[in-house]
Amino acid sequence: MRTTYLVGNWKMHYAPADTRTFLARFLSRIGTVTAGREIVFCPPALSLESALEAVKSTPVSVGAQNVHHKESGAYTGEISAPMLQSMGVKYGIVGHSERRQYFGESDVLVNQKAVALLNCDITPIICVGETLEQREAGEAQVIVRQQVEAAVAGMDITRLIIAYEPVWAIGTGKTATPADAQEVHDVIRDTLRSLGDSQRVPILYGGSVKPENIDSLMAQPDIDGALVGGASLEVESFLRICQYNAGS
Ligand SMILES: O=C[C@H](O)COP(=O)(O)O
Repeated sequence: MRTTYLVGNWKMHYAPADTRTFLARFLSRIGTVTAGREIVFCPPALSLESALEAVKSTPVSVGAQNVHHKESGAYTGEISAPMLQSMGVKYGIVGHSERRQYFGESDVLVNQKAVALLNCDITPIICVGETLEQREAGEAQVIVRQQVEAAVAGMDITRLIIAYEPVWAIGTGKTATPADAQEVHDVIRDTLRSLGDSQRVPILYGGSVKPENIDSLMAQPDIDGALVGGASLEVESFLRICQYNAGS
């Protein structure tokens, strides 16, 4: 039985004061929904401390959206894994398509960042996913397989979380159908099989996850949670996502 993860990636939204307000409202409403479900917020680096303070003594966790692969040094503007660890951050997103697309991050760098996190006992959430052109060319599965193999090279896969985010579904309102997502999740699990106990690796889906589609996505056997952008910015919608009912 794998843990289920509901991860909110706030991207470049919510400064510390907004973070405190949001989390106070969210936590006052969350009730017992967290049983068996790990809820994680990934705010901008500037708001990590406020988020950590807000979730203290609650079952909710905090993750970073990015990390530098070196431990320290002259890297202006960057934040290292040991710094995140010292704050109490438990998760770190790496390889998000926006980092790959806008900041030129390669598969090799994604692997180095994930290693840096693991060295500090922070769980990497490694993102993979094909573009629209790649999907239309019938290359989705090959691309995702390559990204996974490169990202996890040399690692203990049982310490990782993988997130499948088709680039064409991110922030577009277009969601992969549950069956399409399941098909790629199955490919990811198959790719991991030769590297260790792949049944233990949580594989999340991301890309226009909303209250309206979470139940059908979570009903798929290899979808172990969601990485949520836009819908995690509103208390009500993210609460509903966390309260998903995979049986419906
Ligand atoms: O990290 C989250 C994903 O990029 C999904 O974003 P979205 O839910 O706004 O489509």
